[in-house]
Amino acid sequence: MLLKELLKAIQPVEVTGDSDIEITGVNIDSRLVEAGQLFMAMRGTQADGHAYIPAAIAKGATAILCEDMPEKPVAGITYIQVKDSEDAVGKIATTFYGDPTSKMELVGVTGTNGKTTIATLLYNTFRYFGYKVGLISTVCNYIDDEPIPTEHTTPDPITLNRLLGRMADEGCKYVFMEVSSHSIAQKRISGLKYAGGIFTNLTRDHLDYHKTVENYLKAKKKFFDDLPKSAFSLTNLDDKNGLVMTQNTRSKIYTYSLRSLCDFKGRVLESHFEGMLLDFNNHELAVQFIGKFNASNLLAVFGAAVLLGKKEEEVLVALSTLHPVAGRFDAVRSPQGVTAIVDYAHTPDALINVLNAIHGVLEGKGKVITVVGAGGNRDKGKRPIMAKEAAKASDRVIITSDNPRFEEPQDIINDMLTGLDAEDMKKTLSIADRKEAIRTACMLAEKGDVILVAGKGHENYQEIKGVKHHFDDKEVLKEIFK
Ligand SMILES: CC(=O)N[C@H]1[C@@H](OP(=O)(O)OP(=O)(O)OC[C@H]2O[C@@H](n3ccc(=O)[nH]c3=O)[C@H](O)[C@@H]2O)O[C@H](CO)[C@@H](O)[C@@H]1O[C@H](C)C(=O)N[C@@H](C)C(=O)N[C@H](CCC(=O)O)C(=O)O
Ligand SMILES: Nc1ncnc2c1ncn2[C@@H]1O[C@H](COP(=O)(O)OP(=O)(O)OP(=O)(O)O)[C@@H](O)[C@H]1O
Ligand SMILES: N[C@H](CCC[C@H](N)C(=O)O)C(=O)O
Ligand SMILES: [Mg+2]
Repeated sequence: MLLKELLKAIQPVEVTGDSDIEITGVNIDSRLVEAGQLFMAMRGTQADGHAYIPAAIAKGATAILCEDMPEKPVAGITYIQVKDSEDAVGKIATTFYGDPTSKMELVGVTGTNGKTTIATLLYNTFRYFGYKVGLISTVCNYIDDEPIPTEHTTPDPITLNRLLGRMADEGCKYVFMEVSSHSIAQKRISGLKYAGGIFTNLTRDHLDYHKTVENYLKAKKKFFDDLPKSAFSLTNLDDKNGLVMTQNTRSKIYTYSLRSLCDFKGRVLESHFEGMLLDFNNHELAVQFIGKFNASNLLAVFGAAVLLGKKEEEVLVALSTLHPVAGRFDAVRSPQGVTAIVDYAHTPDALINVLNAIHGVLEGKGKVITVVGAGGNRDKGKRPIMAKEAAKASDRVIITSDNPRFEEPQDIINDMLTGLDAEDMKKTLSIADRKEAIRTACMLAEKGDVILVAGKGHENYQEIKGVKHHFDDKEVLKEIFK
């Protein structure tokens, strides 16, 4: 693509050099640059991309986009100065990959919990209807039925637009994506055209990055502020920030709730370990999901599918065929009648919800044993709260490790233990080795009891000092139960 065509996507402050040149690729990482590419310098949390401009040129970049022009420009290189690299990168990348989101219906899901669940269930629903569909999520990305492994919830803007480009080329009519707060704050989604946005809920998470809940809220809200008039916003009235999110949006606002009058109204009629009986807009349906929070997730899926033009009745049929998402309330049963639940609950709120869902079904007929840790090099403030919530709603608690990363596992456990009082401590053990922790929980459990193994869900690794060692909660449980 000609550089001058690419530049139509942005308003540069200044361009020096020839813009009538062919650009063979776009990149934000100098290490990945190839001959004939445009390198875009971004300021990050660890480094300043401007420092890598010489490295990018050495690797063959012929054009450079930057906020600060270099003091000694290299002859034959075209320099594009912009006010905001983050904003420009997304717009340039999406133009380079053929403006894919103008050829599809793209729906973004944001909020602290429930994004993967809702995006994945929407993907499954629209595949059930027979469409080619794309999915961008924490667990795995999909171009229809082709899995593409991922490291992020929302990929960097180059990877993201390349992926969307492939989805458009392969005829995906609908694409459902998780929009993380990091990706909004870092403008990884700049330039994308959304048909709709969904808000789930907002509770504490990622304060290591956003610093305050207010900044975290602002990041989420910006997604809705930036939606176009043609899009819909579907927001959760049961969350106290549901209407805050849509305060300044130009999009058309719709609401869903399990409590109040709204556009998409749901109720839980019955719940068992096999599933729930629900009422959505005065239609009854049986689903294979457990927990009020999943009723809320399904309601968001129902609302979004209807807003995308599907009839209520056909959406309900599709919802009744759906299965839980990997690592989200994922049950393994022992021959002795113990139920173990693997769940990705890694925030205080998610932990409360999962434990409530378990008690809702157990009805006091068995004990609850919780195995939980907290991630290293992530929000430290949530550690004592998670331990306390686990202790409040469990008969026994085993505090363990969950991706210690570059921290000492015992330090993280000690942070968690500060949330517990003497009474809580009586029912709590700390075992840093996660496998031993799970084994101990299994030894303590008797027929009818439930073991919750929280925090890692689908993850198949334990990340220690930069290395991911194979570890899979479900696999460990199956081995012990064998
Ligand atoms: C804190 C954070 O979000 N960091 C992300 C951010 O990196 P950064 O801004 O810190 O980048 P940096 O290392 O300072 O480098 C600045 C620039 O110099 C460039 N560079 C750097 C070195 C070099 O040799 N050459 C070079 O050109 C880099 O490519 C970059 O453009 O931008 C990068 C590109 O988009 C991301 O890969 C990186 O994700 C890191 C690895 C990360 O761990 N992110 C997590 C926290 C994250 O994003 N999580 C969310 C939510 C998770 C959830 O709860 O679901 C997600 O969406 O996944
Ligand atoms: N609507 C909800 N409200 C509260 N908790 C939820 C909700 N949906 C799911 N959860 C809990 O949160 C955990 C993570 O769910 P999910 O993976 O769908 O969220 P996410 O928003 O994608 O998380 P991440 O930020 O890590 O990508 C689940 O395992 C469950 O315990
Ligand atoms: N994707 C999120 C959640 C990770 C969940 C938990 N297993 C952890 O490692 O903290 C993150 O990287 O913050
Ligand atoms: Mg997710």
